[in-house]
Amino acid sequence: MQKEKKSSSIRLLLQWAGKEKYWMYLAVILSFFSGICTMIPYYGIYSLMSAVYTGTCTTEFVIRDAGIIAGGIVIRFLLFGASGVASHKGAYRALLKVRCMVIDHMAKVPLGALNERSTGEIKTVLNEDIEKLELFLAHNVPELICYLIGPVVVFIYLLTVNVPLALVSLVPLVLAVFVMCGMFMGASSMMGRANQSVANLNSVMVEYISGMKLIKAYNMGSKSFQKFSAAVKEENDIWNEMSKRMGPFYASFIVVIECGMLLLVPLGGMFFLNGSITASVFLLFAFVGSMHLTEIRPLQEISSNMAQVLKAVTKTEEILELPIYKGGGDFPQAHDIELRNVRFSYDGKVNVLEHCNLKVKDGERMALVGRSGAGKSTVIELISRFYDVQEGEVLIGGKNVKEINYETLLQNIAIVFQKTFLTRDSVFENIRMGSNATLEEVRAAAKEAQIDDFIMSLPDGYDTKVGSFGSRFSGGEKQRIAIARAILKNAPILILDEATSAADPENQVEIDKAIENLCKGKTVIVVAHRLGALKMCNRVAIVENHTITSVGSHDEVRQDNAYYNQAWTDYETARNITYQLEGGADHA
Ligand SMILES: Nc1ncnc2c1ncn2[C@@H]1O[C@H](COP(=O)(O)OP(=O)(O)OP(=O)(O)O)[C@@H](O)[C@H]1O
Repeated sequence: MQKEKKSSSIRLLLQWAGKEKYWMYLAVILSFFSGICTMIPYYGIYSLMSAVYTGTCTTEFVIRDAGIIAGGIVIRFLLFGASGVASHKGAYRALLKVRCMVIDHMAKVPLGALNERSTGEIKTVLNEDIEKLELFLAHNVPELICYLIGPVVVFIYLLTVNVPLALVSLVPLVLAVFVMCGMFMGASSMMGRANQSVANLNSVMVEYISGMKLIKAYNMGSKSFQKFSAAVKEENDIWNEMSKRMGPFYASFIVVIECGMLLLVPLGGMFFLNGSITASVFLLFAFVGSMHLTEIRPLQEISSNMAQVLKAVTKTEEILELPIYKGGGDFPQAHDIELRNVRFSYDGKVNVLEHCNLKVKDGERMALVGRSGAGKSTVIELISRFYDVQEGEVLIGGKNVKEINYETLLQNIAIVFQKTFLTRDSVFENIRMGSNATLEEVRAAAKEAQIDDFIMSLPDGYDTKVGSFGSRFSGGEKQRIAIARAILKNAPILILDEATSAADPENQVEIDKAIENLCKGKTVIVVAHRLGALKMCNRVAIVENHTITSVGSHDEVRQDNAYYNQAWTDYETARNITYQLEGGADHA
């Protein structure tokens, strides 16, 4: 079973490598011949010793043998070096391919499936796990072949010289196999725990770095950030446990593999003294017979790497096997949106939405209002098919979103999120987001988003690099960059997830103007976490009690829905207080 898994993982790895696998095959062939060359120096030494003991050693003979020995060593290392070059070339290209495959696949995977995995887990796959594949392809494959073939060829050569002593030279290998079996018994579960602890540490590290502001604000050092120190400790403990468990086996392996001399010197000596072998045969076994197995020492390290590589292949495969939305037709001409008797649950247990109906007309601006946690963001996640409904349908232009090609669907929906994420790239690239838009087009969008003047005032204008996590820009500036992105995308359906939340009184006017430009001629859904965002909408839908309870104009819904009426009464009272305060301040 384990063997089957091993071979299928390696097959999969070669399949991922595509035509780069031919580099690997070349590396294996070169390594194979390098392994064969291992016996050339031994042959040279033996023939020299025979000549010395038989009295046939001449200057020419010594020169010829020295040439054979030196040639064997040089050819061996040249072949091994060439094998390393080929394997590295293949490995790096294969690595690039696998990384691109994983990233491309992740772009097509529904958000829901990715959300179930932590950022750290995905980072571990993209970084450490795929890196382990490089270790295997570039180093382990050629070494494995060379270190296996070398001792096998030497053993065959020893068999041609003396069968009993050649067989005795294998005793350390038999003992080493027992040691290795002991070493790997139960090691796979420990290796699994070790890998898990690395993934966990990565997750916590990503969280720690992303939450740095909060950690500083509450003066939490790495020690008081319990989760972080616990993950570091867990990782440290497991590797300590691993070295405690593996250490004695590793040491025994080294001792056992080098103990050939203990058998071959007395046994060979006995054979020599009773005349059954010549002095040169005795010396050949005393030296070569007891040493040739030391060549396989690195195999032990390779086999422990192997367990990690298999795990890395499995984890990479898990990501590549995440189902993606395939097929589907064109985006419809009409852009009205409908939720028809929708039921949805994130965890399959608690329904966030049930019997939920909503119709948004083509070109209409609909606000979703409701208490925190009511399900407003969930509604937009279903429209943009980040998740699939469990019952009912989500329709755009009368077509079920499941029947629309996923990429086309995403191309035709623009979303401005509450939090704007800026990549570590130029402002220009942050607005055009991988499209082929020219600087003129990007600037035109930025002008409509009321951010062009600000960008032009930056030292490098549109080439200004965004600092890590977009830290150089204020919330309002980031939001207007996000609006410029959406204007440039020019999708017929627009979703604003509280896009005005970062606005302060100074840039509120600019953001309002930017949003007004963005919404022109689009079907718009606004997730209104604050009632102030409603002023731009034609109709309002109330999300409460796991469904949409009321839809209509502001006045209709205010009459019809107690929650909405109360929310407005509270809002107006609060605004009154604000005005009074402002009035008081004026008078002061
Ligand atoms: N990825 C998720 N996995 C599990 N539950 C989730 C997930 N996202 C949201 N929920 C839960 O679904 C419910 C609805 O959440 P949703 O974000 O849609 O509410 P909301 O009305 O947009 O809230 P808010 O106004 O506070 O943003 C909440 O109970 C929330 O805890």
